Amino acid sequence: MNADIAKAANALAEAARTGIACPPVRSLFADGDVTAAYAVQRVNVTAAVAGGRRITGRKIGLTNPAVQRQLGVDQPDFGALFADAEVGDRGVIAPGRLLQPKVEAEVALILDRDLPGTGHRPEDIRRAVRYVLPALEIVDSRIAGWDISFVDTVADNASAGLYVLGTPVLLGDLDLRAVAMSMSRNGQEVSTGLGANCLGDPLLAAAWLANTLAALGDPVRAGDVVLTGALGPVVNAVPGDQFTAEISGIGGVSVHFG
Ligand SMILES: C=C/C=C(\O)C(=O)O
Repeated sequence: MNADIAKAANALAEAARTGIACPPVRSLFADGDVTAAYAVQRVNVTAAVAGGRRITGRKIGLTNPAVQRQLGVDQPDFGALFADAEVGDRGVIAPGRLLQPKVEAEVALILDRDLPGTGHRPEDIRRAVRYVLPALEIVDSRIAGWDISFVDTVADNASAGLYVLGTPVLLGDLDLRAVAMSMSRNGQEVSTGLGANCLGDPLLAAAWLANTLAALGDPVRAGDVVLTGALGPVVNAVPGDQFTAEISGIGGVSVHFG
């Protein structure tokens, strides 16, 4: 393995293990070297699986222009979701479990079939999806101060942290572009958005993921959870915060930071 890929992977893994964030890893690579960044991500995801963690699906990040502006990045990415990162609806996140948590509300999908091959369009994804769920993603950065470039966040498993899924409903003919999201922190609305804010359509975001992963030889599989990306701006979380999101036509989901 390239020494710089190993060095970046090790710095991020150590930050996750110790809870002490590390400096950005981008300086180890040529400007915008996305291939190297995904190689770093792969090293740590592979090590996690070898260590017994189970992948439950994927997250898509950076699909919303508002979030792209907040974080200073300009294209979507993806990361792995793990079974031990799922928190139950209305669950509690223990203090200290994350380094620098931020919360976003998203549309989650559960797939009914594998999606091998490229060229998937939103209508293909609709046929492959069984359930849609309201979700909160608690993103986190192993990089100090969220000082991230696109290379940093990709290397850091797309800044994945924890996720919370609400009750599944059948997707049917629901137009995900039109769903409206409202997220509150401690009873105050702090983020709003529409399905259309997620790359134009959460199903288009999922098609992007399916095509990208198939091209990499690791397609999305039946049963996978797909977090399609934030519908509105991300919001910082501190201990004591209660977050609730409602997505029209889909339902609600909440989590408490203990
Ligand atoms: C840094 C992470 C961003 C996302 O997860 C998102 O935009 O959905």
